[in-house]
Amino acid sequence: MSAARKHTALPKAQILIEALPWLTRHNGKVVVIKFGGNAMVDEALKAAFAQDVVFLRQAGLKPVVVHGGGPQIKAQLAKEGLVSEFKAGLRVTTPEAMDIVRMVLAGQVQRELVGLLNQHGPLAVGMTGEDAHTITATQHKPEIEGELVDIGRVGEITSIDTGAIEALLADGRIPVISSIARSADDGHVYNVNADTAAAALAAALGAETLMVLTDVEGLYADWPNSDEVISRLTVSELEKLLPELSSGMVPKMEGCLHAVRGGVPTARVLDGRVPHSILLEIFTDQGIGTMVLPDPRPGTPRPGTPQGGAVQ
Ligand SMILES: Nc1ncnc2c1ncn2[C@@H]1O[C@H](COP(=O)(O)OP(=O)(O)O)[C@@H](O)[C@H]1O
Ligand SMILES: CC(=O)N[C@@H](CCC(=O)OP(=O)(O)O)C(=O)O
Repeated sequence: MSAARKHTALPKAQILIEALPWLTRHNGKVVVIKFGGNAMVDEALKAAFAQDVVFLRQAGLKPVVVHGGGPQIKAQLAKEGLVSEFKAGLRVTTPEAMDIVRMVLAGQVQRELVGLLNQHGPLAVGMTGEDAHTITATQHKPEIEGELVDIGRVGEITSIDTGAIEALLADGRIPVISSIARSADDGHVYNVNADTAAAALAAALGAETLMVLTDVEGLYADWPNSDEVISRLTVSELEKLLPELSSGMVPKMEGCLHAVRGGVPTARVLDGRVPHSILLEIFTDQGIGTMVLPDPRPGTPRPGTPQGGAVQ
């Protein structure tokens, strides 16, 4: 009887052992996870996301969550009779819309994530980029057809102060950050794309990896014509591809590029619709999604694979 029980438990031991090289590699490292608004609409997925983040924390990593909330902002604006308009992939944010963006991100979406994480213990602390000068920005005016366009209270990040996040991490907490920035010059607050904020924070924190969860499998090679996912690409390959990308993928891939250029060893876009996609990515040799890596230096092996692990 006990021999049979041992036998049925063996695959579980195998799974745990497979995680060992990854656990060793990531121990004590900061991992920035961006949870996209579109991956956040399913209750079961949100609960699984919270489990994964807490698992990382209990396994010795230091997760930092940056969240979006595009669909939730859109719904609230509609309730208030305001339309959502995007230019250059960014929400045109009037002062009234900014109040709603701030209320939805910091007062609803962030609170919900903090609540889900804290079902597992006194771990998560919510904050916005305004707190302790974490994210400072100036007004961003994108260039559209050769002209700088005013899209309101949309921020371009000018500096990051990681002090508050690092203090929370040192205290064993999980920071949950809304992508709102304070202004250095005019006293306003700014709406920042959450992918952009996550990438800037990953670079400033010297993160081990940036994981951007979304509602597609990864970066499609020929979207929307084919569902072939690019599993790995280097910074140079991504630079060439960027002008061809559209809509929501632009800030994600620009963010991955910024993070890896800024010294983050890997940045990934993952399918947030797959339950426990974070665990699959971090602790198994069956990584999913798209991974951006630095250009290989001649004669050096590609990063991304711990000793003893298979190539992702
Ligand atoms: N090359 C591409 N590969 C994958 N998705 C793409 C691509 N180009 C554009 N997209 C679009 O980008 C979307 C993801 O961005 P977005 O809607 O902003 O997600 P999130 O709310 O997670 O930030 C996908 O659902 C898809 O419609
Ligand atoms: C300037 C700008 O566009 N900000 C975004 C911030 C939220 C976000 O990025 O949410 P997702 O990650 O769910 O898209 C917005 O207002 O929708």
